[in-house]
Amino acid sequence: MSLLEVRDLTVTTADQRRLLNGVSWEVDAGERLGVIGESGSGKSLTALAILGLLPEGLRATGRVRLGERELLGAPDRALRSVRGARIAMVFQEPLTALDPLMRVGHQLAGPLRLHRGLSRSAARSQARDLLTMAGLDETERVLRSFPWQLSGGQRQRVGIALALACEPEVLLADEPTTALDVTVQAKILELLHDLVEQTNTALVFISHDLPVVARLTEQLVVMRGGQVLEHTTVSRAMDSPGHAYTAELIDSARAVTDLGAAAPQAWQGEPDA
Ligand SMILES: Nc1ncnc2c1ncn2[C@@H]1O[C@H](COP(=O)(O)OP(=O)(O)OP(=O)(O)O)[C@@H](O)[C@H]1O
Repeated sequence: MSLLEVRDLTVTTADQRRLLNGVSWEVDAGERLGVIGESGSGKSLTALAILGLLPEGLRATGRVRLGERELLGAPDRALRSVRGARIAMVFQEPLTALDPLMRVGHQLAGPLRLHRGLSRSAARSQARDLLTMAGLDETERVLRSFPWQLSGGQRQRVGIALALACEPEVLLADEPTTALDVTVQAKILELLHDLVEQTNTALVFISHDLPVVARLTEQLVVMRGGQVLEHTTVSRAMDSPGHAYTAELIDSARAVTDLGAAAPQAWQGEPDA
């Protein structure tokens, strides 16, 4: 039985428009799954539905199972104890998760005290360790900083440290590097790759950018129009795409890689980030 299973997930508007239509995939501990698709294909809604954070007016049906637990339709209280603790999220803009008016140290200590019951000083020291793990130097300065005093790359590292604070079983990352410049992007991808590998966390990495996904994940879900077109592996998709749209994505990404804008190892199957 896989760790996180999404089965026939359908999201409808109040006027019965289907924004997601029967989305199914699963991911196991230690696996890295890329969810790829053009803008509006339903990637973010899938993540929000999993977390029970759909915008007002949208309704989800189907199943979202984490371990033994059914999340879809679970009471808010139960979902709050799962979010952050068992499934965590990294956003495109880390300020979505970070409070701009609260020092980084306080923000990291909050979930550690709430979900893991650490004392104030233990939480502070754990927060420092998390920042080091996320590749940040000068951890004391970062702990005392407000998010706006940090660079975009540093902020995203803090966002990752925050997401991993409670050692979640699943990390959902929605375009976490899109807002960063290319060199910082590569470092953040490498960090995510190493951290989920070390901690055996399942990673669901959402992106519109196939070379980025190919670099990081081995499983691939291709979405369009609120549906899953295929669930394959990155290397199988490269060799024999199962859908014309996947082939199109690969062709256009190859055109970009030929121009040197993506890392060559992106196309060697097993990632090496
Ligand atoms: N609250 C809402 N009410 C109505 N339609 C919505 C709502 N939120 C999203 N949608 C629609 O649902 C579809 C899927 O949106 P979603 O944000 O999941 O796409 P996405 O694949 O993540 O795109 P992007 O890469 O641009 O973030 C889009 O057509 C979007 O306009």
